[in-house]
Amino acid sequence: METSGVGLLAGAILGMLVLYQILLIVTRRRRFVKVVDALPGPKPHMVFGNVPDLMVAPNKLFEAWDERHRKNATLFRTWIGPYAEINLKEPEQVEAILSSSKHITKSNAYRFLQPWLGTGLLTSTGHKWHTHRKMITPTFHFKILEAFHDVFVEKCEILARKLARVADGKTEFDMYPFITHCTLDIICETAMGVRINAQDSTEKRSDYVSAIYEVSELTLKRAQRPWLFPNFTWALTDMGKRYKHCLSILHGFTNKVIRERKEVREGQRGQQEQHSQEDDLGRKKRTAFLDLLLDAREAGAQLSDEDLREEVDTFMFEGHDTTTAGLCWAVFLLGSHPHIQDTAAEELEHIFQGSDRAPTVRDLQEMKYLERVIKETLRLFPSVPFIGRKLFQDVDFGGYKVPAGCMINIPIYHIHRNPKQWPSPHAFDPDNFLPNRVAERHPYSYVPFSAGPRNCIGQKFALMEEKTVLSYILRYYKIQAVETMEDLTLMIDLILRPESGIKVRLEPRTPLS
Ligand code: HEM
Repeated sequence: METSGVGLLAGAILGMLVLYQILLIVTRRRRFVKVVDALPGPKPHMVFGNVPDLMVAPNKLFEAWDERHRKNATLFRTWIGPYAEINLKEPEQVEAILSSSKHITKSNAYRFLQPWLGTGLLTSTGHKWHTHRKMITPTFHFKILEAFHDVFVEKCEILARKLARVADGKTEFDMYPFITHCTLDIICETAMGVRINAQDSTEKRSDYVSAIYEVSELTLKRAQRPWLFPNFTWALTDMGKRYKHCLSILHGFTNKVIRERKEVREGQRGQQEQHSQEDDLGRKKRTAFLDLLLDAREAGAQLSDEDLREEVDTFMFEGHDTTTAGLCWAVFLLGSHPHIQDTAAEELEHIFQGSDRAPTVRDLQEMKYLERVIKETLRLFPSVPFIGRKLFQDVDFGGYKVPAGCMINIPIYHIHRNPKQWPSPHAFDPDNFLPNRVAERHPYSYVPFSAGPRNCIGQKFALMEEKTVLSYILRYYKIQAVETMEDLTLMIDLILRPESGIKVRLEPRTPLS
């Protein structure tokens, strides 16, 4: 009897503790909702929040998203089901988040990338991110990027020759596949040391390349459908099954490359230096990011095979679609602004003096106007149109009190068109990047590569690559855009791209030797 009395008492205490915890959670949640709802923002649906506003056909998503941002003049909140998202408006607000080493955790949306990228540099946080960032930063040192320049040149020579077949001044064609294949060749060789020859049209598009496209498409479809957020429901759908199949191709490919690379390195130990510098066909072997990571591991860095795969997959994801989009938008803008194109071509003529020699790293540094073209392109059409963070501490954005637990959305596209910072926000004007104009603006009014501790580690690589590709196109061809801005439909499927590619006509400028 006595024992059951103690049991009852213990049960009652436990029950009260549970009740207390529930009350605490409910009270905190109510307080959180109250604070968030006090912020300006569109009226949410009771269950789905503001998600239904963006549940539109993929080619209408950009328009709906853009309209939402244009309608709200100040910082505003939206609800993604139960999650509160705060959309920033001003560069000071962007600075408060990006410059801080406290707000380095990505928002929930990034977890949709995790099945593919695991917790590589883009998606990880805390200790893992800190140690990996420190370890990987030296692999983007300028000296190492210089070594990749040979790869850029080799792939661009192929691009220029491929374009010669359609460059008759009359034929209209889509530039997108030409550039995608070129940047894919570049990233596969620089990240993994693998030649996939995507530019060789006689080769069937590899399963790996097809899987990259499909995974990006499926990830976006999932992000638009809240009922597919849980892994359980996602796995049951045809899309989820297709996604799983693509992942097995992607991971299988990267794992195979890592395995083979390790075997080659093992085999080379003890062999003559001469041999280790050549590939199977006797060509000069180039060091890839993967080799640098393997070197770091041999020097004692803590990197498991899975860590290697995650980082290589992250480079593949971040390092090719982004540059492709940036390049295609630059082609479109140059093809729509003949005066600007002429100025860029004159600069190249001045550097190369009619010669058809390959550009050196030094030449790239001299392409100051082309650099401004690239920067202005990334302002109008940032390849990554928005980024997100999760708050673990309250933040006061100049009077807007945002509690911990909120997601922060930084709409780079809209920050770059803020009329307070950019007098003609929608006009294409490379002179926006003349030093005196840059000095007049808030430093966080232009953040195509993000900024602060979690900025893009590949930005110098991207700039070098874009300059090389564009200089090849402009040296040999005159670009005419076939469509105007009004004809294009923008898509935000992870990156910002035109729905039906970039249609152009090319006219030969200088014959290829
Ligand atoms: C025009 C080209 C590119 C643009 C516009 C771009 C943009 C960005 C942005 C906005 C971020 C921040 C993402 C976030 O906070 O969620 C980022 C991060 C990153 N980017 Fe890029 N990127 C480009 C090219 C590249 C290239 C070529 C590489 C690698 C070869 C690369 C590798 C990365 C990595 C690894 C991160 C994560 C860094 C970290 O969190 O520590 N990116 N990029």
